[in-house]
Amino acid sequence: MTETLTIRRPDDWHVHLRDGAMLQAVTRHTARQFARAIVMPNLSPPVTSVAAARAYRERIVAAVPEGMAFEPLMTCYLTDDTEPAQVRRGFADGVFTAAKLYPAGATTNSANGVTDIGNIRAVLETMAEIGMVLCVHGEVTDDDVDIFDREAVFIERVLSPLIADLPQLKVVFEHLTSADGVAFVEGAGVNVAATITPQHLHINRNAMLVGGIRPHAYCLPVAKREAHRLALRRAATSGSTKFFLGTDSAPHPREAKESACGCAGIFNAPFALESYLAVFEADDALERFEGFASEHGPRFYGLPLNEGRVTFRREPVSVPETLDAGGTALVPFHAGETLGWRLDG
Ligand SMILES: NC(=O)N[C@@H](CC(=O)O)C(=O)O
Ligand SMILES: [Zn+2]
Ligand SMILES: [Zn+2]
Repeated sequence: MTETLTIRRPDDWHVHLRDGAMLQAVTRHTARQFARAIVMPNLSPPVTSVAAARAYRERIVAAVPEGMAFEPLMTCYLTDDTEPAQVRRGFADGVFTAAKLYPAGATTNSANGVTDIGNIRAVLETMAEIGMVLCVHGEVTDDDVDIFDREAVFIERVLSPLIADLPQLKVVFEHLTSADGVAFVEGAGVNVAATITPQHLHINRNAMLVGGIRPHAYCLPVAKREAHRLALRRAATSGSTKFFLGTDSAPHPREAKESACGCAGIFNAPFALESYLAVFEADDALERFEGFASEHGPRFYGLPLNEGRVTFRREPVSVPETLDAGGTALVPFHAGETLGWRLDG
């Protein structure tokens, strides 16, 4: 049995670091595990300009503990009014790595998102021209669409037509949750890839609803039936370069989750790699972990692979019930469980 595993240092291609006290509390967890991360722009107010992204990047860098090397990769929050010139300039100046499409109302702080994809046609054309990645929260928000179907319907109504219309555009279908999504990405051309979170590899919707309602298993897109989880596991562990790591770590204070109207988001940053590793080990795919965690993402984004290495040891790691986040408590993914690999350092 393998006792240690050494891989190229991974990156996180989708994370929420928040701002203020929460940023101070959570950044260390992501920086401990990852060399770089694509940082989501859904602050309040959202990061819609080059100046705001530059300032946010500085706040993140200032929150990285001494001695840790971590590079935040910034994203531009698209609205109905985003100017193509703003996106072009931010990309050219090395401030924006990608832009993010939130359908208005789809998730946390998406009220300023895009109400109709037709409204950002000129921005998307510019992005296709300059080779900038579009990150997509792929759910429709129509009242008549069941929440468990919102990803599949998004493919049909928005993503398929978009890709047919702009085949040059590089698209990351983020936090994939369904077999429909897996099939779509596999069948699409080289410009379409997807991130997969640890939670969608570990849990199905029962985790949220059996034996009581469990707000810490609630995130968006919502976890689906077991068949979908299995499709995601097959995709992640397949070795296909179209699928890569994106934690979607999304911290909310405990009381905001344990509420009559709880926030969507799972805080998985502290043990994200250990969590993914449990999946790859169980599915007999340890040799494909490095591709998923450290190679497919940078290759898709056209960025260099990291030079450093990280080592995991086969040792039990206890995940605490809660973590302190500057006065408020966060309940991490796998709270109270024991994972089987320990990340050195
Ligand atoms: N994933 C989530 O459930 N929540 C994210 C938003 C998002 O990624 O959709 C958040 O910012 O809290
Ligand atoms: Zn999202
Ligand atoms: Zn997210």
